[in-house]
Amino acid sequence: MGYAQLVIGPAGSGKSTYCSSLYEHCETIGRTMNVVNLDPAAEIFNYPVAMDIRELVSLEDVMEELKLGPNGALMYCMEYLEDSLHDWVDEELENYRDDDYLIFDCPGQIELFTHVPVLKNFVEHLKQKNFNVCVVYLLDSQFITDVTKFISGCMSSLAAMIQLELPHVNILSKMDLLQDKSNIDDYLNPEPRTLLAELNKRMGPQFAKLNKALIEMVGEYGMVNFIPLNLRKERSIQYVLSQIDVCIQFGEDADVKIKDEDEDFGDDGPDS
Ligand SMILES: Nc1nc2c(ncn2[C@@H]2O[C@H](COP(=O)(O)OP(=O)(O)OP(=O)(O)O)[C@@H](O)[C@H]2O)c(=O)[nH]1
Repeated sequence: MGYAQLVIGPAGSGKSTYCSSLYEHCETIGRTMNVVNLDPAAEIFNYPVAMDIRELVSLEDVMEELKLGPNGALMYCMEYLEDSLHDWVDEELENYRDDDYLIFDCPGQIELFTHVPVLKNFVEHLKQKNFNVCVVYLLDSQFITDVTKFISGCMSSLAAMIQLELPHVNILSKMDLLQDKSNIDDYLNPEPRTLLAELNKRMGPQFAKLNKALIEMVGEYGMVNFIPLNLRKERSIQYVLSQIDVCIQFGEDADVKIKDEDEDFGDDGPDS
């Protein structure tokens, strides 16, 4: 059994930084992580790249040869990846076997995890290869400074949950940049009534019904809860990793230890 995280989220939400920080954290604690680059446009890496889509296809080449713009070329690259599941991907995965842990750093184009089936087929393939996979969805903490942005972030996370049908961990990234943490709890475990009141304040009365329906959906799914992540705090990284480990059932023996660690957080919470 292998283990994998599919790291997704809007452009600039901090996916690559999360991957490199997690890699460094694991180095420190003596755990092996293998970070895979699935972004054909990526150029600079702060982690050793275990598998790199650019060895298969690069955005620059596609744009030049097929005369496509950056978005069209990205979709072409990702579909090329999908067509290569049984050759290039399988050959690369041959290097990883039982108990290996892969983190897939994905591109930020939201269509990839909302309606285009490429990532869905990619994770299905990983599952067939005996990987336990979970989605790690990153949302920039700046989104919670504005309720409308927060709801739109929730909706795109929900779309990914529905499309990918995988265990799903939502993370509020860049917590070190959040100045005012006073109303953070309203967003980490959203109380539907508070969110609705905020939303109604921001939008005209003609949107009241729509707002209600949106908030009911967020509440009904109950899954759109976020874990704050402050990469400047090892403790915060450790907590996020332990939650993901539980999600993908990483290490039977580790289970007991993780539970102990959770209890240790007490009122202090995982972050801030
Ligand atoms: N202060 C702070 N900055 C961060 C953090 N995470 C990411 N950043 C910054 O946010 C910017 C975007 O981060 P990336 O990790 O490249 O984001 P990404 O989601 O991989 O971006 P795309 O690949 O373009 O979708 C960079 O300038 C990072 O240095 C964080 O936790 N704290």
